[in-house]
Amino acid sequence: MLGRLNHVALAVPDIAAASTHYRETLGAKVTEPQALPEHGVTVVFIDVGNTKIELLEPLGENSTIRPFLEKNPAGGMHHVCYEVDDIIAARDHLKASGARVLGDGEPRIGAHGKPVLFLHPKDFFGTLVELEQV
Ligand SMILES: CC[C@@H](C(=O)O)C(=O)SCCNC(=O)CCNC(=O)[C@H](O)C(C)(C)COP(=O)(O)OP(=O)(O)OC[C@H]1O[C@@H](n2cnc3c(N)ncnc32)[C@H](O)[C@@H]1OP(=O)(O)O
Ligand SMILES: [Co+2]
Repeated sequence: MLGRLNHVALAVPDIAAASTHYRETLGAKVTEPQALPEHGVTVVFIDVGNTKIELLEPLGENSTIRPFLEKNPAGGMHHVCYEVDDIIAARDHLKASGARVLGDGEPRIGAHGKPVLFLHPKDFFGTLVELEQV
């Protein structure tokens, strides 16, 4: 079921400052900011060859990133995203195993235009997991 590591996401308080830091200190190529109000985030991606880094900044008052940044004001690792071939089969298998699928349990379209789902961090050793159908 488990495919490649699609991205590691870092929540940051200021995506412009974080993008500049990645460009200037690490020589990273950073994509243009993409506002995704339906997910409550603004994102950029950095391709590091074998995977991507996703920088996330809260967008809107109800952003799910806000409580995380209140606990981690400097930012921090927010989630890992694994690729799956069939997100519905993966979801149903995980639910049957007792994992909590977040939201209404239905896939939504993510930053890459593909269906995504999230799994509760307490069911995966303290790490929020995103699944993306590729
Ligand atoms: C750009 C689109 C897409 C993509 O295509 O890549 C994205 O990546 S969008 C990214 C943003 N979207 C999401 O994160 C959606 C799923 N997230 C959620 O539903 C919530 O954030 C959450 C995971 C349910 C947490 O909600 P919250 O209200 O903040 O938390 P609780 O108070 O209920 O927290 C319970 C517990 O979990 C800990 N926690 C919270 N967030 C994380 C995290 N990212 N990593 C690890 N642990 C986390 C929180 O600290 C609580 O722990 P205790 O304090 O021990 O109780
Ligand atoms: Co993500």
